[in-house]
Amino acid sequence: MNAGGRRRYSTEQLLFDVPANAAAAVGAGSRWTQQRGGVRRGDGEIFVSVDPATPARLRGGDAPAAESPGQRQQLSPGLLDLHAFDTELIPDFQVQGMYDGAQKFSYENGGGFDDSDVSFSTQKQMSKSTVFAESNYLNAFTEKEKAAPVAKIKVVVRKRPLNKKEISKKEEDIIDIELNSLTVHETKLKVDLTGYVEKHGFVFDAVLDEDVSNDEVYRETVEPVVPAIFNRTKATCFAYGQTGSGKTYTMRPLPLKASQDILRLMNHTYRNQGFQLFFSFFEIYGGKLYDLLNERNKLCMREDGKQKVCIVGLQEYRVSDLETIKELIERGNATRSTGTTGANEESSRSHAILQLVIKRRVDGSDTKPPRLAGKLSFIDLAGSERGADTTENDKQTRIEGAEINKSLLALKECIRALDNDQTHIPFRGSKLTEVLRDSFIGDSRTVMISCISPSSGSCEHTLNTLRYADRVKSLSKGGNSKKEVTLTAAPLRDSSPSPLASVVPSFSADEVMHDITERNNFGWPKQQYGKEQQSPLFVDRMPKARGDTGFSSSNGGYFNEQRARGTAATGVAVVPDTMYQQERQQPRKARGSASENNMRNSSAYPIRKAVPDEDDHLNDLLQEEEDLVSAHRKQVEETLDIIKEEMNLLVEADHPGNQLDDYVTRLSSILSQKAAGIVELQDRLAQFQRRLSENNVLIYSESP
Ligand SMILES: Nc1ncnc2c1ncn2[C@@H]1O[C@H](COP(=O)(O)OP(=O)(O)OP(=O)(O)O)[C@@H](O)[C@H]1O
Repeated sequence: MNAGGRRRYSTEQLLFDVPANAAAAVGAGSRWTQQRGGVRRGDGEIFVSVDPATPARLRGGDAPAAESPGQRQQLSPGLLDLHAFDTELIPDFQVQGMYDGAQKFSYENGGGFDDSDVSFSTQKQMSKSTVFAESNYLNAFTEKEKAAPVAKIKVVVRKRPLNKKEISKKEEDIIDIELNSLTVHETKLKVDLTGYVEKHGFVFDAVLDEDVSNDEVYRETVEPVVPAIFNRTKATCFAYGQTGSGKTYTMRPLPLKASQDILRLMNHTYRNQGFQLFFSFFEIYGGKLYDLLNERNKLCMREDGKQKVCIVGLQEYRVSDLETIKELIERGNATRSTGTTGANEESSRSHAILQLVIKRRVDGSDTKPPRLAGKLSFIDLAGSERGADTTENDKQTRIEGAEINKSLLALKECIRALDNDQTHIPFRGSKLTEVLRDSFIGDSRTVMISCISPSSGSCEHTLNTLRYADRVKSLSKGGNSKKEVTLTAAPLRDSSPSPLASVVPSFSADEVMHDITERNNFGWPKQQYGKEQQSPLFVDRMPKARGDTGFSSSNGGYFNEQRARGTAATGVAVVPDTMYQQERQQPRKARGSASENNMRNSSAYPIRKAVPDEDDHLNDLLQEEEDLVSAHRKQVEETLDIIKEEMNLLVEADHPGNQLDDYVTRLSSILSQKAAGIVELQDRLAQFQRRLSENNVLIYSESP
């Protein structure tokens, strides 16, 4: 042991060669054995044990003490100033360490580094460091580090398998996946009560089928951003979807896998460079914060004069080994699922936030607090449909629903603002976005995993989730070029299960643009309404009632049969509709630079004049716009019901012996209902138009 109580290790021993599933390996006949809460390796101790249940607590503002076996992970100050530590990023990266080559290279590069520097210096280190055993795994990891820059926003969809309950209810798998596109087959009823299938196509950065493992999910989502968090990046990975869609199943393994990679980098590529890893885990429930690692103690969020966010009382653990991290994750998860009012109900109404924070001792000394180098946040969001609980009788449920709704909307807006390089990020929209504020400032990366259920019973929620994901992605400046699916009218017989792009004949960009300008009703600058192909891609005739279709009891009966045949059940083409994909590409900046004239020519292109506090207004307007669209959708659905009733009435009127009185009364009632629905929607529309004009959001229409 040295004076500071630390054991000296050889380079060989410090190599972090935990196998892929280290957690499982611990205590399972691997080279790792657990000793009184610590982890030993057969050839020398690396990780020193501390019971995470009784962590050493640091006083406010104290620098972390020199590491000792009893202090390998510690609590940060009770008052955790996310910004004092976190938002002030290390200005320059000075490589300190034993490798002359790497050190020299860094200084020659001005002491700063970016992603490319990292990969280059890593190469140098590897080549100079003959002491390293260059396992294939490490080589592979170094290669990953050199990977191309990661997109600012990545949207991935994950479909879970049908569960037992869905199978027993004979629900069907209505999701087809082809590469990075997916199609939702929605069963609908026409006015004459005949059934048909409307197909909604979406394209994302990646679409993961039900047989994709959690390891693959990690590789596709979080793994690419891990190296960046050593370089001032704050990355956020969140899962979105309805309750039971697999958010928790997807999110739970990710932090441990990321920790493994982070520790590997700290102990290998960046060893001896003063990096430290910190861990915290809390949840937001009903707009309030609770520490999941401290008996669900209530936390308080404060802003200082410089608008820096502090979470008062949050415990942050310094961690240096996987086993401890695993225990902390398990502890937090257990606390989360045993909340006050019953496990699942509550956890699906809360957002859980697990943060891995990389800090670095500024000058290698322990006397100053370490400063933030980067951060990786994992957010298991509340069930998305919980936001709709605003009509519940229970007041508490309504309040929670409204808060969830607000936070999901605000999150979407913050991500979009981020990707459009807006200077004002509307993070004040909710507790969630306020807490994540520092993740929205500076160099950030966002990975969104949209979890969906495949079952026909969840179709509406699934479409909502996909629309949310689509808007996060497609309205952003970042990559959506590959989402340009073009227009066509496709007869039913062509509706084979081919990938979206290959099914759809291409139109020229001009034609696409023309269609967009024709159809884009909303297009004010906050977004371009790149939607999924909302109009039916192909509309297949279905037998009248579901029971008549001869659905097989196995999964996917009707749809699978239909897909396999590539034709509709009856083989009759009906209602081929024009398919369209609205313009998704043009970044806001480009619009801003276009002349007003051009915008006018682009029909529904909007111009929003600069207004003060535009983010606040924007948030309100977005909410109102969403409300208007929902009200419209609802009105259409109600109208359909009314029309069905009208048709029945007509059928009855044709019957001999029909009572005229009854007919007149019912017709009068039906017409009143129709009129009331229209008037209500008109009022809503007029109100929204007033709000747009109050906020100087002008929408130009193409002159006829
Ligand atoms: N990809 C998958 N493969 C196998 N099982 C899955 C998958 N995704 C989810 N499940 C299972 O489905 C069930 C619901 O998943 P999960 O609890 O993750 O949903 P959730 O979206 O987090 O719900 P909530 O919002 O209520 O917390 C769980 O039993 C889970 O094990």
